[in-house]
Amino acid sequence: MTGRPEALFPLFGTLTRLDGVGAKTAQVMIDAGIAKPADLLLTLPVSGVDRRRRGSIREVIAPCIVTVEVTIGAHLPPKTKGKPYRVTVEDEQTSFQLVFFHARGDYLQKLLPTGQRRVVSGKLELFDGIAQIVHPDHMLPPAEAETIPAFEPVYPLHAGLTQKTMWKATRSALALLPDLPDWIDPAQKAREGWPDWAQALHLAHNPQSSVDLSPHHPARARLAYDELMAHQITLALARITARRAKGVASAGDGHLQTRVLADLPYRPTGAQTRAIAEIGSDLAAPLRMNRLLQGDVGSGKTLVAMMALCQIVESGGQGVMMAPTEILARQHYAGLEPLAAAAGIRLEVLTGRDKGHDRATKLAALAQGEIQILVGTHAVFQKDVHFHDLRLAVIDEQHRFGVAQRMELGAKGRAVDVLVMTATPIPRSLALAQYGDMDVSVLDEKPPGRKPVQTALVSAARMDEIVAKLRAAVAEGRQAYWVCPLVEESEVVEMTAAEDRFKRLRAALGEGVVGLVHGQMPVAEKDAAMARFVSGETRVLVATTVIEVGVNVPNASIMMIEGAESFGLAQLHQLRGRVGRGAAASTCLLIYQPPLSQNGRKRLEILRETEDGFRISEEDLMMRGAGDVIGTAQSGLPRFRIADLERQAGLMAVAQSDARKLLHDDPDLQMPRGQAARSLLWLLEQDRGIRLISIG
Ligand SMILES: Nc1ncnc2c1ncn2[C@@H]1O[C@H](COP(=O)(O)OP(=O)(O)OP(=O)(O)O)[C@@H](O)[C@H]1O
Repeated sequence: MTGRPEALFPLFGTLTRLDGVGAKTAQVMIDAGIAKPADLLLTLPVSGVDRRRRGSIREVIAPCIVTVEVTIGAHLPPKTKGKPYRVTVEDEQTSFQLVFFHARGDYLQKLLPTGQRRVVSGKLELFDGIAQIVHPDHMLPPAEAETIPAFEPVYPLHAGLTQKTMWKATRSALALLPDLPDWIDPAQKAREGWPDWAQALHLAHNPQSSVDLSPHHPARARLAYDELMAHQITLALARITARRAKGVASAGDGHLQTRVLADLPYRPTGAQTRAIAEIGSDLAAPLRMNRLLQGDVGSGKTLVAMMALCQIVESGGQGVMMAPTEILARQHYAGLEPLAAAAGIRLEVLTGRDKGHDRATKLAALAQGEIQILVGTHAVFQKDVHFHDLRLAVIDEQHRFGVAQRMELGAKGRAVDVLVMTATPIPRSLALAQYGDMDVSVLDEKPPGRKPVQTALVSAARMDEIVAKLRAAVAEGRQAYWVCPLVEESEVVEMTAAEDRFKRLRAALGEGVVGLVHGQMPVAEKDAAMARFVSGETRVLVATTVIEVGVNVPNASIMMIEGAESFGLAQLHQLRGRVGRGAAASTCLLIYQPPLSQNGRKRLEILRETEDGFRISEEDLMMRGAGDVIGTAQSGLPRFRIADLERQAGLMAVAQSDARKLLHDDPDLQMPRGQAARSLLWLLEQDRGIRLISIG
């Protein structure tokens, strides 16, 4: 049932069966990620060349691609070595030259016999006042020139491949296309005016003008939708599989939650209350929860997590909260501790630092069920850590976990409810791509009374002034972060810059006033430097972006970001979110290295205009592209071949609801449309999804 449908076999065959593809070319294609005819078909042209036939080169303005029929004139071999071979040709109105470097005369004589007619196409240029085409792309007798398309698609190229090879191979791959039943809902297809799948591929590979290359062209939109749909079906299958696993319902009776709420010096926001209710009903259901809590910086995720943990404890279960770093684990612990105390819950922290007797005692208490909530790093999931009755795992900042890893976690089958928290607001289309297998709760409202952070742009050329202001602020008892420029390629360079800035600020502000943390430091040293800043011993903390995520020092009210132009907007927003948490008015200084491009200035100004993380991330996506917004490599965000998450953002949401509906009506993909969807999964290599069907 889960084998690959026979109709698809030709598309999964070897590349060498395609025109113009020998063993060598096939290997080059494989190295470029094109392993089979299907991959070739999914590699769409990125642009096109106008090769409409002209009467004369006079009809165009050089430099530009031109296609004309000519009569071959005189051959002019090079007089001195190193000069090119020239062939004079004549079109309807004028003459020009074809130019060849390192060419053999006898070969060219044969190819372009004087007096014969040829259709030539290539880039026309003026050189010393003479019109010429260097190495034309096409030179064919008029009878064969029909093969030159009026608009020639241009494929993304890898070393060793030529447009001609790609063109020819793609044509013969198109000839292999089977006629498949459609996986798209017929009503939707009709509404959008989308062609059939095979027809869409034909159209996409044979654009007639640049309009046909637009992501909004029906053929392209359909193919993008197919890709998103395949991905969403896999996510939906993962969601179903993950949810199936739980047995215990943890309804709770609310008595611990009431104690926590009664002890709060504030009232939960509407968004917090909503999220708490959504999570609460998931926990109370017998299906496993797989939910994302998305909340902007400082939106109060800790309370929401605590309320969920309380509900679990009320039902007699245990909960765990996991953070990516030691610092953050301890900080979560510090944040949860007063709430747990109010409820009378026993909360402990466990990290890699716990060793020997302490660790053994904690593990024993955990296994007994005496510790009700455990906070820690990934150490909490080590082999020797046994819970008495673990029911909820709260995982903070899981950007570094992709869908695949989450699915593996699910497959391992600890039937615990999972709540993933992220402080990075990401645009909806990206959230769907990355977390489409999860349900989502959003904290889109900040606690009242937060003072806006004054944000300003200033040139690094005014460094002396900046440092003088910082000195004055420190004298007033304020604390400041100083974030050093982001150097993507090298943590070492980044560290050197941070050390350098540290020394300069220390010289300017005095011994003992400035601290330093960076990613290359041993954990203990980093923790110690953080602790000195938290306690107020040091007033200025020079840091690389290690502080980006989650650090909470209420007294810090100044954020200096050096090389602000090197950061993503969402990242700057996160960094700025580190201040503005206390009573004092806060400042964020975005220090840029002049000259700042117009676009660069526009980006940074968005931060000055708004503190709404979602708006900032949408703008960021528009300006930079999906991969950059969250860093594709570590994000687990799938790489789409056709779909463009910026320009086709709307399709993602439709694909998700369509995929969920398809599986709701036909969970095992048995019905005709479901069967068709299996082909889609095969075609788009969502084999993971296919395996999940077989589990079901
Ligand atoms: N409803 C509320 N009203 C007032 N203050 C609140 C409210 N909810 C939370 N807070 C306070 O806001 C601060 C930030 O909350 P919390 O640390 O939970 O934010 P967060 O969402 O985890 O943000 P980040 O990801 O930036 O750490 C805390 O000091 C918390 O006590």
